[in-house]
Amino acid sequence: MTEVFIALGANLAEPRSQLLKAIEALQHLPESELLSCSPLYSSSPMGPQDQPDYINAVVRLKTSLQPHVLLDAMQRIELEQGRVRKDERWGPRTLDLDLLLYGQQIIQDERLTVPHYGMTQRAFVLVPLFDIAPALTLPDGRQLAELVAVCDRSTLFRLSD
Ligand SMILES: CC1(C)Nc2nc(N)[nH]c(=O)c2N=C1O
Repeated sequence: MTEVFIALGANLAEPRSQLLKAIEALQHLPESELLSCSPLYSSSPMGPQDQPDYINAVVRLKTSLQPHVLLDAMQRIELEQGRVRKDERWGPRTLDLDLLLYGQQIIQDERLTVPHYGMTQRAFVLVPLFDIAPALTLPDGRQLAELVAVCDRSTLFRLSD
């Protein structure tokens, strides 16, 4: 089994319930066990500002699904919750599931980049990740605590415990 971290984000169609529904779906993934879930956060959009605020969270899973099988399952959950992949880069979305970390593996292919390419610059990922894995070391050796200490969390508001 491998410990993985998945970031959730939504800003359309009742984002909070989108996230709660996605967390429920992740709890029922085969060969997997949901170990913990961060609080939910509200955050102003990174990128184009003409879209609603996001709700974000991070979950920790233990799984024996291989990376691309896990990715397929995550994309199926997105589609089942109505995600329509528009060509607008960084546009609003009903649900986004991003595979942040797959153990300490580094994966780079046409479908998958792990660790997630933007995670170290995104407070809406770093802060909830730190809530559930404060002692985490990234595959490149950086300490999550050091990244969180310098990130700008001014646009992040904790919604739940
Ligand atoms: C459009 C972009 C980059 N901005 C975001 N901004 C925030 N605050 N949260 C997100 O989950 C998010 N996701 C995205 O994909």
